[in-house]
Amino acid sequence: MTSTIFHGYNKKIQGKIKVPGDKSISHRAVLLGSIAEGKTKIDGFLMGDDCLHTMQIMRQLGVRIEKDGESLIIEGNGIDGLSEPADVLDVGNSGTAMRLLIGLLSARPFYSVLVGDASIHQRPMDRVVLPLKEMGANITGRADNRLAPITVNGRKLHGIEYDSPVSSAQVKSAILLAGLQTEGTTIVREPELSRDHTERMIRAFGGSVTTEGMVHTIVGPQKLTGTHIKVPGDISSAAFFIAAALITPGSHLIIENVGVNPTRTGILDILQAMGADVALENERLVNDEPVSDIVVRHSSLKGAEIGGEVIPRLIDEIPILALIATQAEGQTVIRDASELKVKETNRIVTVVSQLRKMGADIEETDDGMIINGQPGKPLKGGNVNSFGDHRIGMMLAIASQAAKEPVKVDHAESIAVSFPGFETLLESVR
Ligand SMILES: O=C(O)C1=C[C@@H](OP(=O)(O)O)[C@@H](O)[C@H](O)C1
Ligand SMILES: C=C(OP(=O)(O)O)C(=O)O
Repeated sequence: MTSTIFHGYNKKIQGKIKVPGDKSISHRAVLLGSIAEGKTKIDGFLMGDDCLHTMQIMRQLGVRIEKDGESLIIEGNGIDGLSEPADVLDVGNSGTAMRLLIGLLSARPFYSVLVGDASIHQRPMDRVVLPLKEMGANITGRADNRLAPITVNGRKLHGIEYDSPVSSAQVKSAILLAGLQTEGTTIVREPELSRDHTERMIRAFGGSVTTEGMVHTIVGPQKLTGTHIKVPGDISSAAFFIAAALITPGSHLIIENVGVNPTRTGILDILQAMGADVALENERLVNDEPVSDIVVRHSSLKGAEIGGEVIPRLIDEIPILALIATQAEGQTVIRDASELKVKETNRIVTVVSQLRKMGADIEETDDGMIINGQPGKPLKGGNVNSFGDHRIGMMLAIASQAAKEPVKVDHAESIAVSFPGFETLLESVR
């Protein structure tokens, strides 16, 4: 275990930075590049632990993937170019890798076993196993096929119409990746719109998915063609730096080249409602994905009500939003966020317990949390724990901006799951 000490009380945040590539887009780029025909070049690929696991797995499935300077080059041989792996496929800490790969492999004519770390082996896989079984897939797992290790005996599937009970891009994407390989029409309906990177990227590779409202339709089988993907910076990573600047007097930060797909920018909508001085500049489209620079200045904030359709658009930003809310005037209520219980940790429990340890007025609810902000009152430093959850680790590191004493974060090594270089970048703007 690595413990890291963060000490930044009131150190203003200044400068112009870039954050590493978007994790969701990087996973999809390497998956789709691997099943496309011809060469795919990926610039800005996130070299974080999660995406490196996906890349390694595609190599185990027989795909040639090489680093060329800052780029990844994939020599795709089409979907039939994948071959049975000689060993188990290890997704590490990545739910996205596990769930998208179950979908992709369920229609491949070979046997694979997917494993991960202790956290992954506790996270629900039935949400993808059930719809894929409806498509005819042969998938087994621990605990009545709910948990990993998961075994996939790939075979020919048939299209389905599926009403997903959760707004999950991982569920939607697993079904679309199976549907892409399946004769006929596959339809997924979700309660609220989740991130749509899979749909956009299938189109960037020359394929077709249509979306009307919350209904996504794919007609298979489809062939994809290699392309050039430029991965923008990850807004979920940028959020930690936006938070640091917002809560620290005198701060002014520019974050260049961040993905601002509307299915991901719930954090910006809520921050603006809280009174934050956050603006987008230089907006453009890259591979059908909106990209922008983000300019943020220290702001006096007020509490907000956060729930409903915005939740899937900011699900990974709730830990850092909770910290921001401790520094805002009044009450912040987060509801409809039960999905937090099945992330790398139960993020309702870990956020509330660790921020409370630092002196925040925060309590758990059934589907979220309530925070009574105490702007002007410093948090307490001391020893806190990420419990191996990268987003909790980074939230606690940023909390050191508002804590008088140093903050020692246990299991800080988990930060590399999504944000290699986080500590160095933070030092560079303090
Ligand atoms: O599809 C993706 O890339 C992701 C979808 C979200 O999970 P769910 O699909 O479980 O909501 C998100 O929390 C995760 O970090 C990445
Ligand atoms: C939940 C996350 O990722 P995953 O589901 O891919 O493990 C995350 O990055 O916050």
